[in-house]
Amino acid sequence: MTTYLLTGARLLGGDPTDVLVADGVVAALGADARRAGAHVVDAAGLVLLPGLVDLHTHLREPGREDAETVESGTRAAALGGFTAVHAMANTTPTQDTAGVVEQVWRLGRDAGWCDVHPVGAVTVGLAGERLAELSAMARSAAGVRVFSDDGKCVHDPVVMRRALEYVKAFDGVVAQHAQEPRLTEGAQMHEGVVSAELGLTGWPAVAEEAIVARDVLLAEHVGSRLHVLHLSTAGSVEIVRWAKARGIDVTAEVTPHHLMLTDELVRGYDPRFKVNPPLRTAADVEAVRQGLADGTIDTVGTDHAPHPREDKDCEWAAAAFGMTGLETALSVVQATMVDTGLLTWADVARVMSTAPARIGRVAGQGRPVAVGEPANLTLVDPAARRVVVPEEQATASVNSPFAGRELPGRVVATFLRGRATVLDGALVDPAAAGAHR
Ligand SMILES: NC(=O)N[C@@H](CC(=O)O)C(=O)O
Ligand SMILES: [Zn+2]
Ligand SMILES: [Zn+2]
Repeated sequence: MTTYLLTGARLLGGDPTDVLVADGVVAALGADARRAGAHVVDAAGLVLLPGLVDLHTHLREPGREDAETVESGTRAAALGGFTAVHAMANTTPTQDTAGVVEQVWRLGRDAGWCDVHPVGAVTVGLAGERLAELSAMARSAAGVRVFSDDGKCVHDPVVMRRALEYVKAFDGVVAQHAQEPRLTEGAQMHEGVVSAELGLTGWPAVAEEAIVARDVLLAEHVGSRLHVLHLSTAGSVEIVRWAKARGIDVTAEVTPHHLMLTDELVRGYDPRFKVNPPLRTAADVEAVRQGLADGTIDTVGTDHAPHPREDKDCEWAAAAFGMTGLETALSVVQATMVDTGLLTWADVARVMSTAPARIGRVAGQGRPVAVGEPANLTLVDPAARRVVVPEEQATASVNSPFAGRELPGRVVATFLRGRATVLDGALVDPAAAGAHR
């Protein structure tokens, strides 16, 4: 395996130092790192972070390979600086058995671009009725720890209670898509001033907040771990803040798009801006930024949700919900949180690597950049700027809400256990790099 010497890298945005990557680990730091024969990566001015970990990725395989495959989605992940992603369960067939999660886990391992941790469905077929074989998925080779019916809400409180109780046996977590179904029937966007003007059926904030409130109380009652996916309203931030102050074991996530975009964008009826939960108001954007800054929100999850053109190039009402995000996530976090002074790069390491790795119980990821640690690393150029062109991305879908926008930052290199998956901003074929497959 190639040995790499990163010269002058700013560790977590701090002072420049040299970093030696050898034999899969961070082998030396500082003056000790100089080693003859190493492949030198000039990292002057670049920020070195632990490899990013996404708790919320839709890879679409099996079933919707026209939107994404494990191969294309994990290429996108590596280019985005990720060394691990959690693959959501709303595939076809659903990831609700040990067999299907093992299949996805194997596809990820064989592709070799990043670690793929399949999420297990909470209920059979995401139907919200019968619990899926949670312990069989946990005990499978995929070692599932995160369970979610994402795309659907586990709305029956008895089913949610049972799931929370059940996952305690293997230190799992239930990740909830908080959407009260009756309050969101036919919903097309956020319910507010803009939906009233456009005459579109709205998804009110209370439809999210009612489920978040119920679930933190259920988690407290049964003493289990809850993760709130893609939290999007000021009220949800308040509820999670209250729950944490009370000692409830809840973690929360925000997406890059909810940190940057508002429902004003829906006025143009461009389905690229159609997503669940919907883009909210500027006040909500401000609240989720503050929540991420003060630690109420633990992590940024991309909710990378690729859709084929035929499901997006149509009128607003008929279009699918979802946006791509893996290749723009870090740039959006830089623009909204770092360049605004709300987070440091060390904080970014926490919310995009350490925290998601801890919530997902992922070993060997989200570790400090220290000698002897697995070399899962991301090297970012914060001074770079680029215009987002979806057709040039590795994801197989083009439904980026950031298309045409100029964003700061660029992932220069990504290392997965010491092997470069990205160098000079371009993918490095795992076969060429001698990956263990
Ligand atoms: N976010 C979305 O709008 N869509 C997601 C499902 C989900 O995350 O709820 C999808 O699978 O397309
Ligand atoms: Zn969801
Ligand atoms: Zn999702």
